[in-house]
Amino acid sequence: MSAQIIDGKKISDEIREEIRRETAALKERGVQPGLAVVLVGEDPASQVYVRNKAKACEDLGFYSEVHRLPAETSQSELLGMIDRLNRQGNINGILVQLPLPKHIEEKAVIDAISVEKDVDGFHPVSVGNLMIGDDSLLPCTPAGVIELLKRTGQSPSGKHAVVIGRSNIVGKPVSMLLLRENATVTMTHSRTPDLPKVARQADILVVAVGVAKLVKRDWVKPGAVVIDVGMNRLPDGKLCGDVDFGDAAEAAGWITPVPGGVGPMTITMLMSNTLKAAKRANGIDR
Ligand SMILES: Nc1nc2c(c(=O)[nH]1)N[C@@H](CN(C=O)c1ccc(C(=O)N[C@@H](CCC(=O)O)C(=O)O)cc1)CN2
Ligand SMILES: [Mg+2]
Repeated sequence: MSAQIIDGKKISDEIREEIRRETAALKERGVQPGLAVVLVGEDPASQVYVRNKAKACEDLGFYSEVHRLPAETSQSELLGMIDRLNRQGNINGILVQLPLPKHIEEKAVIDAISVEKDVDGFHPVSVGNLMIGDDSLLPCTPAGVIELLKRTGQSPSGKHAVVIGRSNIVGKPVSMLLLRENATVTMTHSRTPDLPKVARQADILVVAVGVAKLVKRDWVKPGAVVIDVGMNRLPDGKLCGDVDFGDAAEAAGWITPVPGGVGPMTITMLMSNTLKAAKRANGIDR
């Protein structure tokens, strides 16, 4: 293997330390960031993520509330809870854990969260602000990708970035963020002809398609930075990314592992957004 590993856990820990320090200073001014996490149903993976979010809040000195609602909760009951949290003064961020049960319309729920408290960055106004370059709360996983690049000294500026996948939660926003960071961005998807050839042109290759081990060594330009946002559960229970790590690492200059790459950044960027929302709510600039 020739590639250097981008250690998402280590970088995430460094950022958390910065957040912890800033939170302590903020508390001396009487401001404590507060996050409300809402979980509907008993999806096992979601339960783990929600627990980890509450733990991160405790660890960093945030106030937090976790609302665990039964799977049968109606959409209007959930919207009622969001309405209450929107008006609750000690809550700066509201996160509704996804996926939601099928009888609840995700869009209606996201639209109901007040933009100032949209720490997931999924609200249409947050998405619009990202598109036009206004300051907004950025979606956590895409923001985590940019942090990983910057903190490994791999600034996107002037580079050719190829993004594989066009989802609303990763592919599209990460493309916009790379563009904002002055990369030349190519967005690709399942109908892009000769995807390996396009991928091979990338200085920075970001993969978020949900196909286990899709990206092989011959998709990677020698020395390129490969960021794997995929999280696929294999039949043996093991987690793997959208990149065939062992193979692609033979060509890449830098590469993220799964687990331990992009994943740990998601909750850390959520904490960063909550801190930012708390500062804004109290008229304190970053
Ligand atoms: N409202 C939201 N729902 C969901 C989001 C989100 O950002 N907002 N993202 C995912 C789940 N998620 C956080 O909610 C999340 C996923 C993965 C990780 C993570 O640390 N992954 C680790 C591996 C974990 C494991 O072993 O299972 C890694 O990749 O290293 C954190 C958070 C969907 N829902
Ligand atoms: Mg990872």
